Amino acid sequence: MLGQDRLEIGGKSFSSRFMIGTGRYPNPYIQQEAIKASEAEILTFAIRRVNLDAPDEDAILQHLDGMNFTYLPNTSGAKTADEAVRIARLAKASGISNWIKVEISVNEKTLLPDPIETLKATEILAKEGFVVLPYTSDDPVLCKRLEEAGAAAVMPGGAPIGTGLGILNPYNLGLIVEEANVPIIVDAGLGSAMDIAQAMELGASGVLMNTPVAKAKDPIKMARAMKLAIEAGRLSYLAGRIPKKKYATASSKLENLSSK
Ligand SMILES: CC(=O)[C@@H](O)[C@H](O)COP(=O)(O)O
Repeated sequence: MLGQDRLEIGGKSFSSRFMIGTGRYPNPYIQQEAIKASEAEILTFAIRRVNLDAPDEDAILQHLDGMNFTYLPNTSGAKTADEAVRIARLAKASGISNWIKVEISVNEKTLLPDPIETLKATEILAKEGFVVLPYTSDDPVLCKRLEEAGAAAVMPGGAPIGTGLGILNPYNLGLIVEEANVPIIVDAGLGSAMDIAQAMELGASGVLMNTPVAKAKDPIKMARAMKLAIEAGRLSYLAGRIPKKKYATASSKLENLSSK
């Protein structure tokens, strides 16, 4: 039923709307099985964790060999636009990907994205032909500016990375989706299948997550739960929910009950 409903980004078409992170799993076996269970087609990882001299032999990517992914390397660890641009160019030059998740944070406590540096880096990298997916705060104006700067998709955070707090500002996320002409991917801070379904019901085109899967008691089961939540939320969004009302409406007609 969802077969024709595909996610299009940067000239590629995906049947899955799940982007999954590769870090923080208990071991490589569970990482691999969880990623398989997620049926994600887009994989993200920090470039600073990859051996750029021999990306094919890298420990993170090696045991995922044979699985057909689009790689979305990220610039985590960058504190400025210049650093993010340099990291992205290195990843491209080493043949990993010309897709890049711009992730720039200065504040170690919140890891919240720096909006000004993120916009700068997005502008530069989009002009250089990268497929740029910036991780950003959930500000509708900024998300629009990133789209105008050439982002192939925009990725507002639900909450700070790794917190599992869910979508802190559903109102903003609704506005962002309403205004967008590129896919909106909710990235970071999600905790459970409920958060994922909510993001999709608000009209997000997809979800990126790492911690809620990797740190779950059973990451493989959780990866499957998240996949199903994405599909359920997407179907619910497409089907159109009923409007909320203050008072009851009977499910069957009551008019003639008193005369019988
Ligand atoms: C792996 C990655 O890209 C993370 O930085 C991302 O933002 C996911 O956040 P969570 O770990 O909260 O899912």
